[in-house]
Amino acid sequence: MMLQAPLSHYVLTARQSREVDRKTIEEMGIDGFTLMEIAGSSAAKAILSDRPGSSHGLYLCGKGNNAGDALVVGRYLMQHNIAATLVFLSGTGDLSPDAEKNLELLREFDSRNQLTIFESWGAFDQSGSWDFIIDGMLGTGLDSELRGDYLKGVQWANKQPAPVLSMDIPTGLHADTGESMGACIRAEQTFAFGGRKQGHYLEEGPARTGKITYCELPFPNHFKSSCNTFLLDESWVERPPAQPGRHKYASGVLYIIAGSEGLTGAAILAAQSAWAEGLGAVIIVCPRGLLSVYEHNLPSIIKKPVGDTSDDHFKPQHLSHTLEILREKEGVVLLGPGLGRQEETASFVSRFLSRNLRNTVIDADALWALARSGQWDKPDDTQWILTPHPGELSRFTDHPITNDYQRLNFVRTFSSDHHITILSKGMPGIIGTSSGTCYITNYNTRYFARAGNGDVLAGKVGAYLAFGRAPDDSCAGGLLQGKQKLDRYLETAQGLPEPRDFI
Ligand SMILES: NC(=O)C1=CN([C@@H]2O[C@H](COP(=O)(O)OP(=O)(O)OC[C@H]3O[C@@H](n4cnc5c(N)ncnc54)[C@H](O)[C@@H]3O)[C@@H](O)[C@H]2O)[C@H](O)CC1
Ligand SMILES: [K+]
Repeated sequence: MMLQAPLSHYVLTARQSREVDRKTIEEMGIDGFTLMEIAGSSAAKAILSDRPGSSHGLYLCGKGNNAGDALVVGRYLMQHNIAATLVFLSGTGDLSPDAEKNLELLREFDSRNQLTIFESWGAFDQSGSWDFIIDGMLGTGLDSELRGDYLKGVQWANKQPAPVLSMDIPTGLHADTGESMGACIRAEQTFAFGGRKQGHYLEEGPARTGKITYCELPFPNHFKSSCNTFLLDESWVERPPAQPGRHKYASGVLYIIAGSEGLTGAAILAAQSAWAEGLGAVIIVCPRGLLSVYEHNLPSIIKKPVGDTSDDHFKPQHLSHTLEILREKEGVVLLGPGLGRQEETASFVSRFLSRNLRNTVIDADALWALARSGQWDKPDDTQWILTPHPGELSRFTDHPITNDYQRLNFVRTFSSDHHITILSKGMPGIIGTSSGTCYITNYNTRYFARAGNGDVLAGKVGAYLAFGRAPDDSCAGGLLQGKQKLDRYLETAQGLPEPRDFI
């Protein structure tokens, strides 16, 4: 089964977000004021339940609809006796129509003098104490670097002891790229209205956004069909089986073509990792000179040596025997861990990939060889999963990939152009699929770029593919299994996890 994200995990660009908003207003007749009411009221409800005992909130407002959301929150919370101090960074003379209407309502609702309004940053005396600061300065409408009073407001808010709660997106964070535009709010919590935003997960986003609370808006699902990025987490992706040997597909077979002299550890880790998932068989294909190493370290794993006892790395002469071995049983292939970068091995990899018809996970040194050859076109009906760390990914293209936004766009285009699946390690981890859909993680998958950890991840992805899971699902399973292990590790230990912690 291919991955199918729930609505709560859609990740939108600013443009997609505005487009859904516009279509809902124009084609469904649900006006912007109503959308704002739903957005603000759901954030208010969450604040009431998360922060009992609050008595005073500070609301930093711009002039657009993001300020309107903040004003709705203020109205609901005032009903619960939480006083509101409002500061308008661009005054109140030029508010968006819906924000203006909400300011009027807030005034009408204030029967107990709980409302204080400052018409400019300069007028705000900055004295007082607040249980929280609502950031309604800028949302998806941000179109330039922060300057003047917005810059001052953001810098001031970040120094306050009270937690900052952002409407939709922390002010100053670019909704698409996750870059800080001159300065950026560091929120404790962000309420994502109608959809998560790409910028929440890229570059500065994760550090600035804090906890994300998704607030549903009444958008028809088909208006979100242009969304092609989804958040990957354990709430909706099926967990990989916890107990080895108990899986319903316990008959899966994984061929591992890996290892060379000095790098057999990579092949061993990948094989142990895959075996721990409960596969029917893991078959390691190896140069005959290394056989004794695997006999010694991998008793449960079948070994199929190729070549002569003097061979300690793969060579083109090993190709036909390797392909013959792969014909023995149905199964999938993991190619790459510890292969080394000898000229002969690179040549073996290129020739193997042009003839091999098995679904294949291509990792590590095999990626290096593949990028060098530039032979990205795979045989028809064969599925490839590529698992590059940032350095390996940068070899796929002549154009530099210098930030997460470029990486996301590159992974999306490259995987759809070549009909392959890419698991790009980093923060965030990104899965690109042949349809152009991408899945992003909310945890740091750079751990898997470390020697050893990458081999373990490749083993897991290979195992899930061998179980019959779809390529995107196999990558998701590998990343989430790694996350569970990492979380458990970080709870108890210090320093960096070792490969065995992920097996
Ligand atoms: N997603 C939805 O469907 C809904 C979104 N809502 C909220 O509305 C904002 C987007 O509102 P919009 O009015 O388009 O933009 P902003 O409020 O972010 O601000 C636009 C305003 O700010 C000016 N501006 C832009 N950049 C700067 C800058 N660097 N410095 C100062 N001023 C700047 C710009 O010129 C405009 O005047 C969305 O995020 C949600 O929070 C709805 O409430 C519900 C539906
Ligand atoms: K904001």
